Amino acid sequence: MHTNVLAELAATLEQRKSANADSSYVASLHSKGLNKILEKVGEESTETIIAAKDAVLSGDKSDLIYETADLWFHTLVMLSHLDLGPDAILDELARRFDLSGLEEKANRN
Ligand SMILES: N=c1c2ncn([C@@H]3O[C@H](COP(=O)(O)OP(=O)(O)OP(=O)(O)O)[C@@H](O)[C@H]3O)c2ncn1[C@@H]1O[C@H](COP(=O)(O)O)[C@@H](O)[C@H]1O
Repeated sequence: MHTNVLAELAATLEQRKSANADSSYVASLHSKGLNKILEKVGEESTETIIAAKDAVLSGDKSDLIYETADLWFHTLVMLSHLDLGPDAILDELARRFDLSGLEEKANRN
């Protein structure tokens, strides 16, 4: 598993919060604000769904991998914009390890 990739990317994203928007895509997203970042998350979610459907039809999963990477990346930018990192999400997933999905759902407020 490449868990260090997430940590390295999170460190880069943190650094880009104070970078120049003209030389950094991430800095340009931060400068445009949360609504633009959420727009990208929505766009990449849709593209991921379409790529998953296409993968079933074509048997080729390469676009699905590419679009999912775009989606994960933009959700990490969203989290970073709100001063959260991947650790918070990984901690939550780890907390759920011993819970079945149905049990976890029943425990939600
Ligand atoms: N992993 C990524 C990554 N994945 C996708 N993208 C960018 O996300 C965008 C994908 O959205 P689109 O295809 O819709 O692109 P677009 O048409 O340019 O976007 P819009 O103008 O429509 O908003 C592209 O510009 C991709 O280059 C990424 N940009 C950066 N990273 C990582 O973030 C680091 C910092 O990037 P910079 O801030 O650019 O230095 C990089 O070193 C990478 O590790």
